[in-house]
Amino acid sequence: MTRLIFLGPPGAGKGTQAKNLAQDCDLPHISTGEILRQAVKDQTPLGVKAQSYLDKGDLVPDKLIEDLIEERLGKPDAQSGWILDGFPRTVNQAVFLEQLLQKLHQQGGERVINLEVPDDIVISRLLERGRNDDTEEVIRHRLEVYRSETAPLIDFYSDRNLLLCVNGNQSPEEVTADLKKIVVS
Ligand SMILES: Nc1ncnc2c1ncn2[C@@H]1O[C@H](COP(=O)(O)OP(=O)(O)OP(=O)(O)O)[C@@H](O)[C@H]1O
Ligand SMILES: Nc1ncnc2c1ncn2[C@@H]1O[C@H](COP(=O)(O)O)[C@@H](O)[C@H]1O
Repeated sequence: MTRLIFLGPPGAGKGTQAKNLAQDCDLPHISTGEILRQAVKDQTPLGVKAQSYLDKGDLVPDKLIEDLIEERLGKPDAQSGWILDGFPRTVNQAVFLEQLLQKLHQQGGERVINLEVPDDIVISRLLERGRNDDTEEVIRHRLEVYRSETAPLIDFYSDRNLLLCVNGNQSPEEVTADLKKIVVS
């Protein structure tokens, strides 16, 4: 059973790698950022609530994202594994996920991949990507939020012996090759 969680700063390549791996392994790629961006585009009640957070590069409130994840991991296609990209993003969310996986009888076997990329590289990648939230000001704020809210998850998962670090500062193909070695091991 493959259950992977991608960690790493904005622009580390989580989405790029998670999408490829999900296709190759025939698993759902669950990106909370993509779900939220679609909700904003469709102006659903979730999207209306989330929009100002995404625009500023702030995290949406835990409860909003936890409800979304609970619904998504309960769907039939998530019962034989999944790849999470962008969740969890806070220690509270990680604790919620542990409890949710027990409730859904999906606990055990998950692995957490920390994609390591230096700040100057992620900033230049994101400026080039050019998403709405990829302005220099918002990128710098997202990096601060990453450091204060999300980076503590490295210790959280390391303490649980679930963490695997991968050098994300290589070509996409080289990162994929390193990831595949982990997934088949
Ligand atoms: N190994 C790589 N080398 C160079 N560019 C890359 C690499 N991986 C991804 N990119 C590019 O960097 C940008 C950011 O990648 P991606 O969207 O996958 O990052 P992310 O970690 O999901 O970011 P975010 O958390 O902001 O959504 C994209 O334009 C992508 O094409
Ligand atoms: N897990 C999350 N918690 C809070 N906010 C989140 C979460 N995942 C995504 N968001 C919001 O969406 C944007 C974009 O996310 P990406 O993963 O970078 O695509 C992020 O800045 C948060 O506002």
